[in-house]
Amino acid sequence: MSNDLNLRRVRGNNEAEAPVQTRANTIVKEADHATPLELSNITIRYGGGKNGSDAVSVVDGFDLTLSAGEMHCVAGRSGSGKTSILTVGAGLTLPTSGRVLWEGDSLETMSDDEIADRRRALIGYVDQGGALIDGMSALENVLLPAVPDGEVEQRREMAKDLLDLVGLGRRMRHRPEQLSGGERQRVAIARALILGTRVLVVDEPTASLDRASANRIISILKDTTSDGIAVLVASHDHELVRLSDTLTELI
Ligand SMILES: Nc1ncnc2c1ncn2[C@@H]1O[C@H](COP(=O)(O)OP(=O)(O)OP(=O)(O)O)[C@@H](O)[C@H]1O
Repeated sequence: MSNDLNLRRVRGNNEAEAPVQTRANTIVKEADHATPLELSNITIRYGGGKNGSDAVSVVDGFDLTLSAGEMHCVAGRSGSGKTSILTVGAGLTLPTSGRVLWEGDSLETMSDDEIADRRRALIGYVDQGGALIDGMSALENVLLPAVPDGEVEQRREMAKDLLDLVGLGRRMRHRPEQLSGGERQRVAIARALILGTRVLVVDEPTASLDRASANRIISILKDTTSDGIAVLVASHDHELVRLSDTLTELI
């Protein structure tokens, strides 16, 4: 399978660079790197190992240079490889071949521990459905990534700011079962931003939401880009596709 066969660059980012703005009430830092995430000639194949399963070629020759403050959408039918690209970009899985660069540094040169450390500092990942921990409040869920470094108290005000940012400032004591699907998704986005994320990777954030809730999520993602955060999102939501700065359609 060639690059041309399995993906189509539908829209590029040819517009003049917009200035990065930083809102005072959020925790984000100024962009450290102009292109925090780059994927170069990525190939992803599954199977074909000793268990006798047939090899499946999912992605071939995928390239992406994601700039600070840009929202890139990976669109395409179910099974076309959207999640696979997101997990590779987030360093959660390794590509079969090709290079992943975080702030210019190749993951090939990093140990597993280094990848984990760099990921925590750089990338927030929201998986499909944005799973939260039941029995914990929205605020506790947002603070979870700060637990391993003992930074919960340090980050508490930031967590409240982030819940305000996603419109849930008055729901921070609510537990996931007391929130709607769209509200849970917003908590998951706030949680992904708590460590000062530069790249927000979000898988199908509007799937199974009504139009109004979906639009709210989209405007939150757009807001984060105006803070200089780069957003990589997988979706076939036409509104998200329309409002993304750049788009790749997997076919
Ligand atoms: N770990 C794995 N082992 C084998 N095959 C896999 C694995 N992960 C994904 N696949 C296959 O790779 C293809 C792409 O999967 P992926 O989840 O990336 O697609 P997607 O575009 O995100 O789909 P959806 O929109 O349904 O979430 C699918 O055919 C899937 O079955």
